[in-house]
Amino acid sequence: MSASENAAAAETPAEHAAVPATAAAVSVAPATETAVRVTGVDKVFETRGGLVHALEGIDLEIAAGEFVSLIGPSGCGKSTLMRLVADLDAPTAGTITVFGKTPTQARLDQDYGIAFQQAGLLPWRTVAANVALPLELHGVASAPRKAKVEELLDMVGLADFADRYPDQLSGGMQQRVAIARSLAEQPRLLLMDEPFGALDEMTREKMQSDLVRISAETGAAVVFVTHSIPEAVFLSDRVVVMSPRPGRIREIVPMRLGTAAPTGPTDAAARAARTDGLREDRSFFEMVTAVREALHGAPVATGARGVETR
Ligand SMILES: Nc1ncnc2c1ncn2[C@@H]1O[C@H](COP(=O)(O)OP(=O)(O)OP(=O)(O)O)[C@@H](O)[C@H]1O
Repeated sequence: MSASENAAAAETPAEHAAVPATAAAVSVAPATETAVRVTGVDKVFETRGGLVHALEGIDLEIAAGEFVSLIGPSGCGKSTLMRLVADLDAPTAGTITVFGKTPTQARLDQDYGIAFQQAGLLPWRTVAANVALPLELHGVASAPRKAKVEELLDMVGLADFADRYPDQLSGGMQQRVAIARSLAEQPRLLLMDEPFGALDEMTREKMQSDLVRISAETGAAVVFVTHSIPEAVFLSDRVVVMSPRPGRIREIVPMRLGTAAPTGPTDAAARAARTDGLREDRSFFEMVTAVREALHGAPVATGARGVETR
């Protein structure tokens, strides 16, 4: 998804403005609630060259508070699936619900925030003004808006950069601003499409650790598209492995990291306990291997096209 699309999603939908700010209040969902339910979804694109079957027979349920990554070869439909959940496109067949609502209603109710590979910040707005944008659009008064922006910038470690402009920040810092913005309305669901794909490895690992902490703090469910197996393993409660086009779910691999295995898919405490040390743990390498094998369908020595094993 493009930066302009991202910015447009934040700045334009007029319907959003009609929703009272109070509708965005956080409700920590009970563990049994379903954040996203995808049932029998197919997506076919009509192109000049013919029909492109991007997704076929996708069934997936993501619990409230759960962190799920989508991984698979280039072109297997990860972004397409994300776009369907985000109401940026419609399935050809099947249904999708977000907290029991249509994706359109969930968008109107600000049930989800989105963050994509390009941070999609507005260059003429300061960091604080970028983060404040969704709150402004939904009529949040100045004082609570300022307080919320301060809290968010603190959360992503950018409290000292509120008055800077995006082009004065590094790529990692810009991505933090985008994440802060996506959290502005305290969504119960975050949709993230390769948000760290353009970052160097050190920054990326720092951002992953931050995201683990932030998702545990907010209790939001996260759907995360990535090409990196270690990234998916470090972040997720479950990793959804997709097959080449037409994209189908090949396997869903539950993550078991460290000695304290999660007690359930939404065990925020277990997720918060994921520290950098885990990247050296035997369980981490075992999980990386499990996801690699799921990608290939059997033990293999080489990687799938478009998937990083570093
Ligand atoms: N708007 C569109 N019109 C036509 N074809 C499309 C459209 N969007 C996606 N596709 C096709 O659908 C398939 C899935 O694309 P998608 O971007 O979802 O894959 P992906 O798994 O996210 O790929 P990557 O990992 O390379 O980002 C691809 O063959 C792509 O060319």
